[in-house]
Amino acid sequence: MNIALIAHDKKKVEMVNLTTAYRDILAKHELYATGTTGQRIIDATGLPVHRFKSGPLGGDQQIGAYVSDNKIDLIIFLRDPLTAQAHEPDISALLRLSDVYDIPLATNVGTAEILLRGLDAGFYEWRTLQKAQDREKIDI
Ligand SMILES: O=C(CO)COP(=O)(O)O
Repeated sequence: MNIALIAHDKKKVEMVNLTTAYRDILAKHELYATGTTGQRIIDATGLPVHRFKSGPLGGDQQIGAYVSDNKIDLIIFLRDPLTAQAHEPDISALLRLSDVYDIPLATNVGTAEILLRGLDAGFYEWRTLQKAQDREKIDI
């Protein structure tokens, strides 16, 4: 599965702790991240992460484009609910697209842990089927 990892500045330590704790599960998947978050994860875990631009410079929108292309299966977006973000419209757009395409998205560590454990337990096999069906539709 393709997992997108994003954390606002005040949540980056939580993201590092989460990805370190769940390194073994994450290692089985393809990881994508906004620029700074991705670098922090690489430094902490050594896992390969495809890094997009930093969030304020368009990284959230790049991940949104991947969601609309059916290339992201799960999103962990540790948002800072107490700090205004200059790129709030980009953040809202990504959250909206995750709902448009029914992509599971966690905005806090508690939910993120459940999603990652669910992923490892095989709860997302429907995504594999859905993607195969979508490919068939495109082939027709
Ligand atoms: O701002 C962000 C998401 O909205 C995160 O971007 P960075 O990972 O580059 O800090």
